[in-house]
Amino acid sequence: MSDILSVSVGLGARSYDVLVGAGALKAAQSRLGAHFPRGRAILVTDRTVAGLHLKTVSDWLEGAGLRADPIVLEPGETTKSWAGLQHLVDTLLDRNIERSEAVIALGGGVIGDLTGFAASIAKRGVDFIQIPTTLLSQVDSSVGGKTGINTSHGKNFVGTFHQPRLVIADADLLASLPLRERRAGYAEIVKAALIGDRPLFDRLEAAAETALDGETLSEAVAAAVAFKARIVAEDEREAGARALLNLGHTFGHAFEAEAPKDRIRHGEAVAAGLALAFGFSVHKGLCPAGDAERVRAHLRAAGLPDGPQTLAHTGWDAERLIDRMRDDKKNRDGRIALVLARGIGEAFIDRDTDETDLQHFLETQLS
Ligand SMILES: NC(=O)c1ccc[n+]([C@@H]2O[C@H](COP(=O)([O-])OP(=O)(O)OC[C@H]3O[C@@H](n4cnc5c(N)ncnc54)[C@H](O)[C@@H]3O)[C@@H](O)[C@H]2O)c1
Ligand SMILES: O=C(O)C(=O)C[C@@H](O)[C@H](O)[C@H](O)COP(=O)(O)O
Ligand SMILES: [Zn+2]
Repeated sequence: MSDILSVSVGLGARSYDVLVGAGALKAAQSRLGAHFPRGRAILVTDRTVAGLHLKTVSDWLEGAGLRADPIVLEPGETTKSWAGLQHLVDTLLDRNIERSEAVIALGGGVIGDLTGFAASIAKRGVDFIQIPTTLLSQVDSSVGGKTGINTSHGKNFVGTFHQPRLVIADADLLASLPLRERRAGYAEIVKAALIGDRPLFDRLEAAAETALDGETLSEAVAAAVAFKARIVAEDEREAGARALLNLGHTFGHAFEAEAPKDRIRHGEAVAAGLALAFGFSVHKGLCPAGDAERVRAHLRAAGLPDGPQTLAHTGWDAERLIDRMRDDKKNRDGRIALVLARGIGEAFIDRDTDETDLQHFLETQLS
């Protein structure tokens, strides 16, 4: 029990805890009752996670006097879509969900984003609880209340801000996670360090590939969750500081939108985007070249892409990528906004993007 860290996301009456660490599920058991007055817990998950963890979670609910009522969806980004949303909302209504009861999202970022969105609109809004099962969802997507789906226009183009009531990030659930997914989640930890925690980056760099598990990973997960919780509490709806959490994402989302569905993982696209954000910062004379080289070297050491050429898809077109970036949610007055860095741990929002310069830079990185 003592290994569980409780991080509070301070949002006044909507504040909630993120319980992090091995055994978090057990620690949270006594907190469930109030969220499920009808004695049943509607639980949304995907087929892969259901096969691995549904029994454990159902038994855990039973231990709290609750009956699991699962909705099992197909894994993958295709589920995070208009069709996936409609199916989920209709299913919640078929199960006669009441405003008094919460919905559980058991899975990675796809299940969390979709379930949070469905919860925010079904019967004009019901509560939800996140039980993230990927490293990425434990350190990033389950915290902060960004929900949404992808459309043909791009990643997360439709969604809401709807905070969970509780996040239970149990490290034991990660034991079944494939290495590729573990690495993809690690990219968001590196991102947090690069935005504003240089000492964390130093520690990750010193641990090299062992940063992906054991004590170093547990500490990094705790640091990344606390970092995100602080930014969300300061700027829930991304009027300012929260946009920093998009470091690497303007490029990353463009890669995801351009690649065949599910060819590259979100975290891999972000990793390539981090390398580009630092590369472009150097190109603009804002950041020491040595810092950008350290970033790329660490991404390689972690088995992550260190630029577009090492993503699991090729044939990128700079003009199409720029077109995607023109649609980015951070843009204002028709200008591309990028999160750049003055160095490791010193990210900032740059609204001064010269598109021709950006296109030339991208062309050098894609060839
Ligand atoms: N809302 C946010 O703040 C936020 C932040 C970051 C990312 N995201 C979104 O999250 C999504 C990516 O999330 P993700 O990387 O978790 O992907 P994901 O949800 O697709 O999960 C990745 C794969 O791992 C499988 N899986 C999940 N848990 C497992 C486990 N414990 N053991 C074995 N397999 C398991 C899933 O079935 C899936 O096939 C993207 O859509 C991204 O846009 C949202
Ligand atoms: O929570 C945030 O804010 C983030 O930007 C976290 C990102 O890692 C995440 O991928 C998020 O979904 C991106 O949001 P978007 O608004 O750029 O779609
Ligand atoms: Zn992300």
